Amino acid sequence: MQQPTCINLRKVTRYHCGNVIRNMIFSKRSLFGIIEQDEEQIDAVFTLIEYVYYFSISDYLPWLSVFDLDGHKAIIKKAYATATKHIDIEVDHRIQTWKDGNKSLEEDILDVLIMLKDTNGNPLMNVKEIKAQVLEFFMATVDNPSNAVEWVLAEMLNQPILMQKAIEELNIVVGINRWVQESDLPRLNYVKACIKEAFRLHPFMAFNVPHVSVSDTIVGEKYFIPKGSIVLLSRLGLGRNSRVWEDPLKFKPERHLGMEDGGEVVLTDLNLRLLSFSIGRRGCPAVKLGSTITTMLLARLLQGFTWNLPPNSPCNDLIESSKINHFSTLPLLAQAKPRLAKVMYL
Ligand code: HEM
Repeated sequence: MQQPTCINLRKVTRYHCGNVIRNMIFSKRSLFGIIEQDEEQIDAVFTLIEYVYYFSISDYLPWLSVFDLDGHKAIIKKAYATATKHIDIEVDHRIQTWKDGNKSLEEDILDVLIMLKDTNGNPLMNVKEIKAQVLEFFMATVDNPSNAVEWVLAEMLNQPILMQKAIEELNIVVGINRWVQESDLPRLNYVKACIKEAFRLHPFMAFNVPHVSVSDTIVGEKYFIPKGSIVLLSRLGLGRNSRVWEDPLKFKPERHLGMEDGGEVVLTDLNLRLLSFSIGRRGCPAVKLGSTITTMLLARLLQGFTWNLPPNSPCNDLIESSKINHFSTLPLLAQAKPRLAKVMYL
């Protein structure tokens, strides 16, 4: 009998998210046609994301930046070159295609960005801005969904009853003769509750992206925030707050069921008891897209495969990294066995 394959779920989830956003922007899942290079690009995007959050002395004393005392500049430069190399080639090529009149239909995000016009009918964004926007889309798409799905599966492998409940829901809503579709998502409330619980307990980063206040502000009638302050919102501080959440350190998806009007679970929390997509002017503009990418990924992994821990691992060490992000230190490894008929995977 064939042994189940052991899968590195961190790689699978990260590279899948890369493929999704590549497809949406460029209408192709691979920029290189070589898997290793696509993966290298996504690894470089993750390095860039990580360094958004690192403390650097030159953020406070900019004249020190030439010395690159902490070595961050060199690392970021290298990662930036890898992350953008093929993005830049694709963007240049597509702009030329439009200029040459070889394209007349907007078919993906890149076409839309190129064709955006200001009120005078001139291009809204220059080439540099389009390239920067494309990179931002990559950075915004790959981190939260992949991290949440890896953590949900890790928690499920330690508490198989949770996986069983999610699979029962998938069996009822979707069945086993077709793949889960986006139109099923409103009814996959348990699956979404698992993701929301991962956002609460295991956010991708401890803090949101740093912001600077542009004017003196008073928050909650008693906290004065002077202009120019660096403001960090603690995702952990909210998500694990025992005054807000009962049993805050326990992974308990049920706590999110039946909380919203109409009973449909959504991954945001408008009452800000957890920070998934944040809120306000700098909140995520892609709540629907981010929710869809994350839920589809988890639902398909659960629908398509039976997951088990590799032999000799009685449970996962859900060890959080002592580094800046909150991944478990080691990538999640699990054995996958197809659970649908062979024909479904062709
Ligand atoms: C589960 C998936 C996602 C989560 C949890 C998420 C979460 C967030 C959060 C918390 C912020 C605010 C960061 C801050 O404090 O400045 C943000 C900003 C942003 N997100 Fe998302 N995001 C997700 C997916 C996406 C996707 C798929 C896109 C687009 C392709 C996207 C585009 C953006 C952009 C452009 C911003 C910056 C908004 C601004 O500063 O004006 N996000 N996201």
